[in-house]
Amino acid sequence: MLTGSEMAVVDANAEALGVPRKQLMESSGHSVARAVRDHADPGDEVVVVAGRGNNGGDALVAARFLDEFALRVCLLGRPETITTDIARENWDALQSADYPTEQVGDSSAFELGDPDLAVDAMLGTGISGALREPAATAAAAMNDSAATVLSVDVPSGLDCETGDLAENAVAADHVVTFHDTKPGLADLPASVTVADIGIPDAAQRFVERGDRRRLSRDPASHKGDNGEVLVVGGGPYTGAPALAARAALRAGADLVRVAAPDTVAREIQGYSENLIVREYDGDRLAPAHVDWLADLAADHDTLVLGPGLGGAGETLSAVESLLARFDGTAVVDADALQVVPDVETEADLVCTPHQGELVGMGGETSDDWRERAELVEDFAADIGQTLLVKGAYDVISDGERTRISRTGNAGMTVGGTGDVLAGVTGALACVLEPRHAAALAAYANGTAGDTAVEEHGSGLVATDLVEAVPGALWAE
Ligand SMILES: NC(=O)C1=CN([C@@H]2O[C@H](COP(=O)(O)OP(=O)(O)OC[C@H]3O[C@@H](n4cnc5c(N)ncnc54)[C@H](O)[C@@H]3O)[C@@H](O)[C@H]2O)[C@@H](O)CC1
Ligand SMILES: [K+]
Repeated sequence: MLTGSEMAVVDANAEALGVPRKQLMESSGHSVARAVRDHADPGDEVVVVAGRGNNGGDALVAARFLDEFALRVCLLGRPETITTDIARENWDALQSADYPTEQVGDSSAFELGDPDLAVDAMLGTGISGALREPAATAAAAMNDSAATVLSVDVPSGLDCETGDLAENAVAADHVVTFHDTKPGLADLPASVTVADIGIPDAAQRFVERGDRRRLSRDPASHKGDNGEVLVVGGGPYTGAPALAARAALRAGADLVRVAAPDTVAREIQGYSENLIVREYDGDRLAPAHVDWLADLAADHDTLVLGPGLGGAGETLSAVESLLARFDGTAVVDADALQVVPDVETEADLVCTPHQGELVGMGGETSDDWRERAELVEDFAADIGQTLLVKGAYDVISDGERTRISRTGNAGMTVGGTGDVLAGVTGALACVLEPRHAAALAAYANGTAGDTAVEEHGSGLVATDLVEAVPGALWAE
């Protein structure tokens, strides 16, 4: 089942894979026409009521397949205000080919007539809330008429995020929906057909550009609304926590703090004035620091745990106690991964091992990415956490749903790129579900690497990735 916004991601991914939306609209329109033929006889009067979005566009395509009926096509609104080029091109085609089209300026101009079948293509997955005019009047006319009502994708007035049906929604007899069913369709007193419109499985399996649509920033948001990340790292190493923290800022987090031993805190701060560094006594993380860290962590949206911490026994037992007291989302990387299989925690973990670390955690891997995907899914289910297993093909799984990210290149085997990935994941997990954050982070980190390799070839370094993260997430 796919919500309207999930459908938009899949649709954009299909486009990224070379199947443009206009082609999908052609398939959709064809399947609408087939459904019309299932419910009407040649010569019957069929009225197509099209809105100005792509839902309307599907029905404008369908009209070209309906020559055997007495057809009328009503557009709700002026053709200049059709919202997409592809829908407008299909409207123009009907004009050129002399189809019987009408434009409805406002609700008083709408006449349904007495058709045998009405096609409701007013609004689809792009809407929420009750129907506005003139769609409201047209819906009431369809509901009052004796016509069979066939809705395109969803009955107009179904909220495709929540599945709620507006009070003034179209009461459909039949629905032909595309690619997958949508929330709310199962509860309707209508027959629902799911039409395959040629979206490749890859549009859902692979993380592609369309996944970036999950990121939206509220223009009215305040400092902190877009995420506060705490990186717990450093001690034996200083670069790793700084890379993770800088990457988190570049991935859109509002505030990023690094908690580090006082022996290295100044050095970490020295890498960037954008970071806030909080220090604790000593030269590495130890159980004595956990009380203080647990309080600090509770004030953050996500925790990035591991970069540069080292694998000393007392550090790992501190990591374990910290996770036991944390109930937000924590990205766990590097040496800290070792504690994951045994830890008792309320937190949602996103673990970012490479294949060697995965095996160290007790998981299995394979050279074949399809097989690896299955093994990672099983292991994620075993530990009840989200895994992002790094490789030429990154595998992301929450134990039930598994995605693959194919971006990146061999230049990225340089040190520090994993810290960048952990930081990006931490930032995205402030605003997205863990599995979506991990998938998009893998995509963005790899894309940043692909940008960096263009300029620097195999001489790329992790800081090049940090600079390229914004382009990977937001550039056109
Ligand atoms: N996602 C996909 O893969 C595909 C989608 N297609 C079609 O595209 C549709 C989605 O198209 P769009 O995103 O253009 O959106 P819609 O066609 O669902 O409608 C969007 C328009 O409705 C207006 N609107 C929003 N809320 C309203 C309300 N409460 N009352 C009245 N008007 C309102 C908006 O201003 C917008 O112009 C799908 O339902 C499907 O029919 C197909 O073309 C094929 C592929
Ligand atoms: K519709």
